[in-house]
Amino acid sequence: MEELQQALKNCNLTVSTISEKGRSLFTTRDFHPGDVIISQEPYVCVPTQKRCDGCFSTTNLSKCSRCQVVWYCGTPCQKSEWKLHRLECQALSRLDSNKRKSVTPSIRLMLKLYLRRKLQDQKIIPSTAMDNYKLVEALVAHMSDIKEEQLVLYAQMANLVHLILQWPEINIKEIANFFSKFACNAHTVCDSELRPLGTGLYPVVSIINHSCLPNSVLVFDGREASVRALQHIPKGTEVLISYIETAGSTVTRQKALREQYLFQCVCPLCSKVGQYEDVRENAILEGYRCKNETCDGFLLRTTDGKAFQCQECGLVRDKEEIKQIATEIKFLLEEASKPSSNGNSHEAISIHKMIEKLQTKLYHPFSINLMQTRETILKAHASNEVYIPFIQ
Ligand SMILES: C[S@@+](CC[C@H](N)C(=O)[O-])C[C@H]1O[C@@H](n2cnc3c(N)ncnc32)[C@H](O)[C@@H]1O
Repeated sequence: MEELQQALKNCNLTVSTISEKGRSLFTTRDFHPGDVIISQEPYVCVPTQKRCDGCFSTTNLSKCSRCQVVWYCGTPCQKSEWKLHRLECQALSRLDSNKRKSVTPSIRLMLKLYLRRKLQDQKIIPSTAMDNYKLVEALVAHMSDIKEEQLVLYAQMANLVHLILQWPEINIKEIANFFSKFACNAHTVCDSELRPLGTGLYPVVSIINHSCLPNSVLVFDGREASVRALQHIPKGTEVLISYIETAGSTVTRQKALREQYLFQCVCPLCSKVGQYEDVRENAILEGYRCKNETCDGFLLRTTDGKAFQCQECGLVRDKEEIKQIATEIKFLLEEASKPSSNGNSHEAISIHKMIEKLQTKLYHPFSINLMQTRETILKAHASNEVYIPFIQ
């Protein structure tokens, strides 16, 4: 910890412990909008799809001829990963082809974690104050708060890791504990358009706590993670990023944080829960539209719970009518996710356009669901390089 504090001092940062949050990262000088607060290479990372293991690129890929699991875009990436992959390759090559198919990115992340620890112990890979296994050990795991079925899943995954590594000294419980650490500490590595590329463990960045009104943001340049200031952050302030999509309602955000990160958020935005402004915002983001198409009002459930009433013009929308449109949307969403339409982008676009039409009838014009459908259509058009007519 002392070594880390010294390294952080050079970055004008310090770690303190807050009773309700645990470790927290604080500034020791002012930061200005756009400033990089901290950057870190991953302790371990893996691509989530067929991508180069070194740079996450999707071009010129060839499979490692020995293990038949890992892809590289060329010799430079293969060489840079070799110290670690040599051991992983030996372990994966012992598996039969069926077992190799069950080597998911999470399993690989765990294998790499153990192998990197071994290589750092043997001083084959150097350790530094910001890049060592002790930092991984210090990450929160929340084992006692995890649901039984999740623990069973972790135990099954741990068994597979044990079987692949065949190291008698590591035990299933320890591996399961690390899976639990991954769940609340690993980050999704994204490109500049926020498309997910892989998963990485950044043990110093992972000291940063969450706020739904963050003062900083986590961005990636290749595999390197950087935390940048979103606003002026005075000296002595806690650095806060958002772990989740902040566009959701308070209820949705709190649910996501409880389920994945196992804490109750009490940030300034969450403390407004139940207040008029919060209720209004939630009804706009996730609620229904007024029956009168020219009215922008938001709807709330009537006291008998049988309908929804516009808070602007008073018009009432029947629950059954809403249910019927919602059922049609659900059916179309299932259709859109079927492999037949996945492969055929024209079919997928036309299904999503039908969904958009129904959602326009159902949801408030600023609804998140509607925005997401429009984004899906735009992305599908862009990847198809189809001319997009101007949408009025
Ligand atoms: C990525 S870690 C952050 C560092 C952590 N505080 C630690 O001690 O290592 C995520 C965990 O920190 C805690 N945490 C993060 N943000 C929080 C917040 N706003 N309020 C309470 N706990 C928080 C939760 O326990 C969460 O699972």
